[in-house]
Amino acid sequence: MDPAFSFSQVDEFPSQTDEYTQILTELHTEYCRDQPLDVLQYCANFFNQRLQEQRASLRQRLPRGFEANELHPLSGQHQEFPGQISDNDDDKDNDFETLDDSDDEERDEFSGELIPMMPPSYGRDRRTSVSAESMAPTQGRDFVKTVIPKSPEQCARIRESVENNFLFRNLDEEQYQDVVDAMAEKRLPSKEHVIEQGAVGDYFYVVEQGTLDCYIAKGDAEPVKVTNYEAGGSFGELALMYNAPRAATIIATSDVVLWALDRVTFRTILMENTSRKRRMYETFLEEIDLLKSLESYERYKIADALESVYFEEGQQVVVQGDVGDQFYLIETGEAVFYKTDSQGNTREVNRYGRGCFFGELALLNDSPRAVTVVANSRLKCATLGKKAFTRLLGPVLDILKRNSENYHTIINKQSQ
Ligand SMILES: Nc1ncnc2c1ncn2[C@@H]1O[C@@H]2COP(=O)(O)O[C@H]2[C@H]1O
Repeated sequence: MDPAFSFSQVDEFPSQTDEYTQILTELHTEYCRDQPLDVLQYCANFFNQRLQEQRASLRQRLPRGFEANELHPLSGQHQEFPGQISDNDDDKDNDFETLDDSDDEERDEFSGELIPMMPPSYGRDRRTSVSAESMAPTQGRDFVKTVIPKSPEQCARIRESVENNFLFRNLDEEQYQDVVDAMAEKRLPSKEHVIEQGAVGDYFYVVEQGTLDCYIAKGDAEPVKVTNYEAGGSFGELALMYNAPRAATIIATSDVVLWALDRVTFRTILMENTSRKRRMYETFLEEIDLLKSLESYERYKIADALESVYFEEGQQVVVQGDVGDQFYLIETGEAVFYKTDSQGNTREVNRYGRGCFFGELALLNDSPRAVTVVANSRLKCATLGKKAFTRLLGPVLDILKRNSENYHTIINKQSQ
């Protein structure tokens, strides 16, 4: 700080002071909510995130042609924007009500006002991370609601389609209604390409009925199937979040009924929470050995599904013999594992800290909890429910099973 600077001077810059107070108030609110153990790190992350969001938002306001594609979290995977085709161009006019592309209006507002530029080296030689890429959400005050009239029966079908979808979990009543109002029903036959890799993103989709496959093409190689979707699944968020070309091609493998949400509504209502969670868990998930073999996108899907829970010192997290429905990843603190044998003798069998996991045995084997886990200090865990655990950890289930056999052996040896 300039040594000549004094706090009395801030009155001379009321607008900066307001922004300063607002940022600190937000930090304080989030701090009280999360109660982090490492206060300095938490504050550093907060400011870093804000800075990156602001930079990303500034980039977004650059006129067309200046878009920074490196912002996309999976940017190594698709560099080009070939031909800028729009998804499913042929049938778009028939299938959707005409929607204003207010985002275009946003860009067109660029008036030549001076936008502070990032140094040319900003972002170079840096691992691209979600934190850097998330764009500022479309501002609430500019949001013109899209209302596509629907029957009560259609509303009920939407409710059923999104009720288990994590991206819709934290919406309040009004946000939920805005999303339902904006959704457009789209019925497509089997084999239809709903999204083309490289196209401009216009809609986010939720599957009501049917199945779809997702393919990624790299260079000249044959496209590789990376995942598939069924009722309740959703896709098409990345291009809307990062103003990037579509990262994959999505093809219906049966007749499908989809609900399409326009980009402005998606960015205004669903994006903030989604990108906040992906950022929040990104580094943590990358550190976990078990998840290292996963693709970045698979880790983002896990982040969407995670919920953090806290336990005070001495509190039981799981109890031996109970039915289990949660999987735990330790974010901070230490957990101690106790096993009670058939004679009623209890002994400590293990203790784990950050990056370790537990709770998988009951989910893998549909068996009662094998041990009691107690928080040895204030413990923060990211949890996954049973369905999400099976679906999202599918690629590492074999590792989990092998692991579980190992520590069966360890526990058995210890109790002999
Ligand atoms: N491995 C993956 N990488 C990128 N996108 C994926 C992947 N698997 C599924 N997708 C989805 O495919 C969608 C294609 O359009 P988007 O890029 O908008 O958003 C993408 C994701 O929703």
